[in-house]
Amino acid sequence: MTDLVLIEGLAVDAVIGVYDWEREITQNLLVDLEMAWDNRRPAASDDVELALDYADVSSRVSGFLQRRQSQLLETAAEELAADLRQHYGIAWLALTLRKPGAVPQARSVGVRIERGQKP
Ligand SMILES: Nc1nc2c(c(=O)[nH]1)N=C([C@H](O)[C@@H](O)CO)CN2
Repeated sequence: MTDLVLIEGLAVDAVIGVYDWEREITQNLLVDLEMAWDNRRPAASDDVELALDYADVSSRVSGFLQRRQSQLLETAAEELAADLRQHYGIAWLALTLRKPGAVPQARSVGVRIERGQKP
């Protein structure tokens, strides 16, 4: 059994893109995260210190993407996944990064990666 902590549709405005005009503006990114975490310990203690705090993770994700200003979604996703796993000690995560405005004919475009081993 793998417990998860979830973040869905976290909106972040950031500089991202490969074209010159994209370096001059911010664009909306949407982040979904599934993070493996043993939720039994925080459940038993009712202590947020033992939980993977989704508010804290959300804040770190926003700051990371706003600072990084990568060209590709792939680069942002890979580096963000590594940062979160290292900082919080997350054994496995799935990260979806969407750029809804990038292709007007599509509802959204993006990338999804999984990193680590499910415990
Ligand atoms: N697989 C990807 N394809 C494209 C990306 C990307 O990050 N990953 N980015 C672009 C441009 O920045 C695009 O979003 C501009 O509309 C094109 N293809």
